[in-house]
Amino acid sequence: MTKKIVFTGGGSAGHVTPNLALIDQLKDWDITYIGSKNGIEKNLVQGHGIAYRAISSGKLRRYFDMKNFKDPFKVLAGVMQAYLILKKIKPDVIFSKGGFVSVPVVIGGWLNRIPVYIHESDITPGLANRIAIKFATKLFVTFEEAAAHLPKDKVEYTGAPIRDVLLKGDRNKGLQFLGFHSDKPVLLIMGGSLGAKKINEVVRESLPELLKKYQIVHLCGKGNVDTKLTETTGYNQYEYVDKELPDVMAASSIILSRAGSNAIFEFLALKKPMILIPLPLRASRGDQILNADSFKKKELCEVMENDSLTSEELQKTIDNVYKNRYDYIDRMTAAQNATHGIKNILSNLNEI
Ligand SMILES: CC(=O)N[C@H]1[C@@H](OP(=O)(O)OP(=O)(O)OC[C@H]2O[C@@H](n3ccc(=O)[nH]c3=O)[C@H](O)[C@@H]2O)O[C@H](CO)[C@@H](O)[C@@H]1O
Repeated sequence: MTKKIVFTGGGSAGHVTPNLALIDQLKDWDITYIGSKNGIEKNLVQGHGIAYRAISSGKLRRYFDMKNFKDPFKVLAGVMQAYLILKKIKPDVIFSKGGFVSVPVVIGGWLNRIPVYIHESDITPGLANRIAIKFATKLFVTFEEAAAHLPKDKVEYTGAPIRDVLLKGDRNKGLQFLGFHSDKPVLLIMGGSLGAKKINEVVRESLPELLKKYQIVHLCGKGNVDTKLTETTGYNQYEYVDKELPDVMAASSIILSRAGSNAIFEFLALKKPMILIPLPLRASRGDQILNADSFKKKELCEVMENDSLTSEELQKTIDNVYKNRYDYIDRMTAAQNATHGIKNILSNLNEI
């Protein structure tokens, strides 16, 4: 009989792309995705040939906001909707990648006595996954260090689930898409799936110098394209690149990025020398700082601090990493085990 699985996760791309990595491998399964009505997951799931069911979802905030009074009701409504959807589908397993929308699905699954598998990409779990852990059967983690923060009887270290399509990019197609040539290195700047204001500012301030040595593709996040710079030769800005990302990554020689877990493991899998600027503590729970530290300890990246970032330091660091790129590539080649999440998670799913 065809096995059934329900995926959930959303809010930012990092809570969706690992699901897509698995979905593309589960050819014989009956797959449904439960996400929010308007979240990024809805767009990203399209084109993967699976059913999408939307539920009501509320944000779980740790700070005061008037919406805090309304959102618990939205979450409760979401639990009810998810419960009924799951009761009808009767999946063999639920796979949750976290983000606010996943909480009602995980609870709805638990109420239906359906096994719930969770994947955590960061070293410490986010708020949604911290709630979900209590209802979960198994917890998979990207970072080996993450296991220490999670219940021993549930946790399994799998490594990062990387989308197969990302590993199959074509450098020439990437250069063609970008309108770049092959005799100057391409610097890819990725500010996390939602962009990064400070990085965008300092990069733009540094453009005249950087463009002497690099062609630059800047994934700057929604609403962050600087229209004054659209005519600049050798500098391409995009809010978000989806289908072309594998080719764009293949065309890139060096990457400057936030330290979102999925992104940095993708760079590792593709052996791209990287400079990471983690999201600072005041704007997050500090997960990216831990992610970047872990890579830095293994000499897989260079790390710069967001708040003290200057144009001069940025240029110096980029040049230095580019100069030493083959050393980084050697170390990344030796660390590929950490990118084998798909294989390890699939072997768990196949046991069901
Ligand atoms: C602000 C915030 O809370 N960020 C968190 C969020 O990051 P965020 O959602 O940015 O997630 P990641 O950096 O982990 O992953 C981003 C994903 O989007 C893809 N991508 C990105 C840009 C683009 O133009 N096209 C594209 O396809 C990347 O290839 C990657 O697969 O989830 C991560 C994983 O839990 C955390 O580590 C981050 O701290």
